[in-house]
Amino acid sequence: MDRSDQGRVVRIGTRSSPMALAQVERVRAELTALEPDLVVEVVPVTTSGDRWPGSLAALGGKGAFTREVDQLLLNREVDLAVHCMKDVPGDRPVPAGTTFACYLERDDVRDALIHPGGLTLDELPAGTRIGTSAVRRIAQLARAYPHLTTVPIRGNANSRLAKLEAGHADALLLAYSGLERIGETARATQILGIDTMCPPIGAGVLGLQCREEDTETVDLIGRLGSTGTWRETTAERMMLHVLQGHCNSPIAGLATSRPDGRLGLRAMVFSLDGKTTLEAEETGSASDPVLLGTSVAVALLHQGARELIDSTADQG
Ligand SMILES: NCc1[nH]cc(CCC(=O)O)c1CC(=O)O
Repeated sequence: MDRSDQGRVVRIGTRSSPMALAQVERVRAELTALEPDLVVEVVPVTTSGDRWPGSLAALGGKGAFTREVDQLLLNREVDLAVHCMKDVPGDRPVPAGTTFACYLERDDVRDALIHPGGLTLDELPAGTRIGTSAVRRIAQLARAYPHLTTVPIRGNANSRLAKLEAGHADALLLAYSGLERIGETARATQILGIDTMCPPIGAGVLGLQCREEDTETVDLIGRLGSTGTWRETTAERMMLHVLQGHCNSPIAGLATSRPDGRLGLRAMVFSLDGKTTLEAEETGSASDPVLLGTSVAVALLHQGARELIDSTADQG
């Protein structure tokens, strides 16, 4: 971490989308609340995932949204990278020498329906085209609303809203937390319950990644973050790691910090057509989220999750 005559300087690497830049402003606010003299510099980068209009699988998966930001960190061009944890691959380790030093307090984990006519999912007529490329959303829509159609749509949330207006789809599914970050919650016509649309692993969680040897930055951002979110994200990501879920895996799951102090984890694996759903739900000690994530993954594997995940690898 550098210093200027005003004080310590923290350089933050991020994607350059409006949502990502809004996320960094939250980090800036939380850091300067800790250290008012801290100078925060933002280094935006457009990732291959932002540029590529096609399927993420062709780019090697979700790493397409994180690779270039990670490189800024590894090149020591930034001190800190901010990632949406739902975009951080679960089937490969974080780049050697880096660590997620904290997860900020979790935002809303639910998906929202955006329909210009204000209809809910139950009211949409057969054949309505819902814009999403997320296999998790496609599978759950096929399961509960087989009369609705999905059409692929890529790009950041703002560009998807523009594509909706341009008629590329009749409705959209977007993360409500994403709409909150870009100030577009008024566009949501329905917030879907987690029983209708189970969230992705790491939904609503912002992870702050830095170089392990940069103990000054590790210590600083370690003062942010939420223990509950760390436990929930750790359980979810361990489950994803054991399943070796890839970007095209129709895997959903949510860990919850329960009132009794224990940690709950519910996870699902779907066939793309939604006709097969595997589900496991367990509770465990909040002090051992790794064990809980592993146990739920094993329960899913016993139900045939490996074969189901591998069968979807080249679809979607
Ligand atoms: N790559 C899509 C993506 N990655 C992170 C978010 C924001 C929501 C979150 O942080 O979970 C979104 C938008 C969406 O899914 O609608």
